[in-house]
Amino acid sequence: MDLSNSSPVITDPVAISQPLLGGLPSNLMQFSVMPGGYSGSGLNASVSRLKIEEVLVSGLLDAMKSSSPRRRLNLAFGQDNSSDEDPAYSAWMAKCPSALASFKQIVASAQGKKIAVFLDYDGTLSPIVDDPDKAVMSPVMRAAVRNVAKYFPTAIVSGRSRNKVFEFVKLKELYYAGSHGMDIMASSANYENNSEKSKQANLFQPAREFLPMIDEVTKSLLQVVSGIEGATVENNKFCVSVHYRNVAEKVKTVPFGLYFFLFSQALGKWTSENVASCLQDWKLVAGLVNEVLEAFPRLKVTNGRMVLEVRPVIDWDKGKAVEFLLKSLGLNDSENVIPIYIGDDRTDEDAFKVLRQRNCGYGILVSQVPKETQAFYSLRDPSEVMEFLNFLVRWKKHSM
Ligand SMILES: O=P(O)(O)OC[C@H]1O[C@H](O[C@H]2O[C@H](CO)[C@@H](O)[C@H](O)[C@H]2O)[C@H](O)[C@@H](O)[C@@H]1O
Repeated sequence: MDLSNSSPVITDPVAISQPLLGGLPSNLMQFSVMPGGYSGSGLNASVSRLKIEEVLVSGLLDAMKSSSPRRRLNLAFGQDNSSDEDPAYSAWMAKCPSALASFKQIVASAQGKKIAVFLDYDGTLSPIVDDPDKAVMSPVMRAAVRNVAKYFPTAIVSGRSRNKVFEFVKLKELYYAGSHGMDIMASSANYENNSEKSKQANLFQPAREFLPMIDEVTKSLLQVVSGIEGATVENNKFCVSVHYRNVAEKVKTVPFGLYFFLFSQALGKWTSENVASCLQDWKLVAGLVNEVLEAFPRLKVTNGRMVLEVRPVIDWDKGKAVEFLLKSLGLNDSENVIPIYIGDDRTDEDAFKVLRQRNCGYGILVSQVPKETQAFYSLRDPSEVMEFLNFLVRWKKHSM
């Protein structure tokens, strides 16, 4: 299948006028931020730039806090098991039931139809760990995914770069969409020894023109967060992650050098009070990322699991990637194809939403805490994801 002539969905002019707002709570979405200044329907035009910066930083900070619940870990899968006794979790489960407990209903609706499986990577196939480079997939999980792919078309849809997620998963028989769906290899045959030309023909990269900009912003982000202990930057090809999992939420003692660095950076823009209030590390990360993005109006920031994700403002996300893959793999017949998408992150909500809107298939959210979601079902952690995948394979074998 030659994808080279597919028209890439590029710049969305409406979205372009709203950089930096992706991760903000909805009450802040009324404000639009323009490259050369600020305007907003809900804001008095005379309000100072400084005030709005404070709003942006604290909005991003709130999003960072709310998306980062700290929970106990269990040894097997790096997840906690405390939700059993939590009444709020039980109430949420009534709305978003376990996909394991509901397995019979799920497969009953798939009788005589084709199931397609879409899997997020981090937090879904591998446990969340402190070091993103160590988020390996266990051999048993790999075997489960390999088996699923024997019976159902299976794709990985990840925020990681496509190459990096392939290095973790290592299964040539799957389809891969990296960079939150902005880098799609729609033919599994391309992980074999095929020519560069045929690989290119099967690639779909709607944000290709942003590559130089992503490299540039990566350099700036690396520079600004280098003074913050624990903060790291990961270039995911068409997007960049700024990790704050290992950053203290609040600074306990402030090294004079850091204070001086901040003050000199902010001189002329922020007052010493603002600098002092920024001496909370998470707030500092949010503030510095926002600062950097001022020079990149065609990039926006969204918030994942203790990560700020900087990406092009284009009308493309994991949901669009799922639609694209269904179409290009000949699975677009919503009467006869049941897509199942399993993911744990806010970016996976775009895919859950698409399945809801198509009124076909199921989103399954992996979560140990109640979350607002467009998913139909839930699983608690990667160990349950593996169990669900094994159930699917067993059911398919028996029904053949
Ligand atoms: O779409 P995904 O495959 O879920 O990728 C989303 C981000 O995942 C990774 O970060 C997350 O997992 C890390 C390893 O467990 C963890 O340390 C980090 O706090 C999480 O946010 C990845 O490193 C990011 O680049 C992805 O954007």
